Amino acid sequence: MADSAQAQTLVYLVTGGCGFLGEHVVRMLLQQEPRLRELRIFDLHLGPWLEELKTGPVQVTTIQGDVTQAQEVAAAMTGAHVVIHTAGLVDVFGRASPETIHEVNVQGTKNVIEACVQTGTRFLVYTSSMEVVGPNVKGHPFYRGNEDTPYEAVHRHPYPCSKALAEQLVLEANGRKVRGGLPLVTCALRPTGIYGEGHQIMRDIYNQGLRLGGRLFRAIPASVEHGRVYVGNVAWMHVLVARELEQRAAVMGGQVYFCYDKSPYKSYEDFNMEFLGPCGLRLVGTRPLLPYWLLMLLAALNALLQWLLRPLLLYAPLLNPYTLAMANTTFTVSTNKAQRHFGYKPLFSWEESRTRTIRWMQAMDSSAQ
Ligand SMILES: NC(=O)C1=CN([C@@H]2O[C@H](COP(=O)(O)OP(=O)(O)OC[C@H]3O[C@@H](n4cnc5c(N)ncnc54)[C@H](O)[C@@H]3O)[C@@H](O)[C@H]2O)C=CC1
Ligand SMILES: CC(C)[C@@H](O)CC[C@@H](C)[C@H]1CC[C@H]2[C@@H]3[C@H](O)CC4=CC(=O)CC[C@]4(C)[C@H]3CC[C@]12C
Repeated sequence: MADSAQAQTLVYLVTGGCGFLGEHVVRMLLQQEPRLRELRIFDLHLGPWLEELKTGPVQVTTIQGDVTQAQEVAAAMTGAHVVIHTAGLVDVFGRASPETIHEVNVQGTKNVIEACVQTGTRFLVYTSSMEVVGPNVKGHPFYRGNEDTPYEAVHRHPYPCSKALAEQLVLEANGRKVRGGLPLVTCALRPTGIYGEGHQIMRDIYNQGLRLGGRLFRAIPASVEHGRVYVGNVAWMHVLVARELEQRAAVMGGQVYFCYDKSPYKSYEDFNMEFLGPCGLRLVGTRPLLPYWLLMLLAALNALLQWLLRPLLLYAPLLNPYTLAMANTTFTVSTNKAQRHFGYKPLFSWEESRTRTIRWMQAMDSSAQ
């Protein structure tokens, strides 16, 4: 818990505070923000773990709400100094309709911005995504790029389109006058593929490997690099940005920052094996076992099956045309903009990030048995 030496005066609102990233942001705030008086956790689905947070010196207020409902957002925002907006529909598997993705990710973000203006909340940190940049529909690689690297950010999938539009709205809102006449200060953080304790996709891939007798079959060339970042470091960057935004408004306001740490550049599959290997899984093949055209055919068949079965059941496998293209396109960042602008350094080393993730997976495995 935070040191109580400093005056506890601030009220923070975290939307999506029960999600994979949101939970880490909530816990990091309680540990690292000594000025916190009240922490409001706003989410569509509240988790049972929240109760344990209510025993500390910080007032933890849980709010079951929907960011698509403007009045619910405004009510939760009233009196807050800072809002960290992580709530979103993270769907590249066809589970939700394009309309729903847009409603949550874009309209929800509009509601957060308008609630800031209406209630006088001055500091907004938005969880954007690498996908705002790429990989683009043309499959152009983004190799060790930064926030200023030229890149043709062209998207068709509902998820990246919604994240790009939401980010634009957040950045454009920087400087708007909020209730009381002072300017709104906004900032957007762009994580690459987040991993760590609570990562549902990692769980799904692990369970897929167990079903295949402890084996996973390589589908992506090892040479395709995919940027990854540890969830604890992403949470830490959110906390740091929220803390520095007032003092460094002129530098940070309206800016975007990639989230990064020392996680190695590897293919998506090889990176996952850093955690799945110690849990007993094996990646078969030093190069893809199937030709890319066959993988594309299988991905297209999955998409067709999803469409045919939709009236009966939700069929949403990991492999679809979008995820195959994503995994098969190099996208890595190399930047120090966050360090230059607000002194960010990863809180967790690669070794710590790896160890914590492995321990989580092993605990998950033993509890499942
Ligand atoms: N997981 C990843 O690799 C990356 C995630 N991001 C972004 O980080 C943010 C968090 O993502 P994750 O934690 O991975 O997803 P998640 O699905 O685990 O968490 C999202 C949270 O938002 C909540 N939520 C969804 N719709 C809501 C609504 N209408 N009203 C209120 N709450 C709602 C969910 O209940 C959930 O708790 C998202 O904005 C996502 O776009 C960005 C880059 C990478
Ligand atoms: C089936 C195989 C081809 C397998 O390798 C597919 C992996 C696939 C599920 C992931 C590959 C790349 C991931 C995405 C990437 O990390 C960027 C993301 C950013 C976000 O904002 C949300 C998550 C994601 C879209 C992430 C989702 C999983 C992958 C597509």
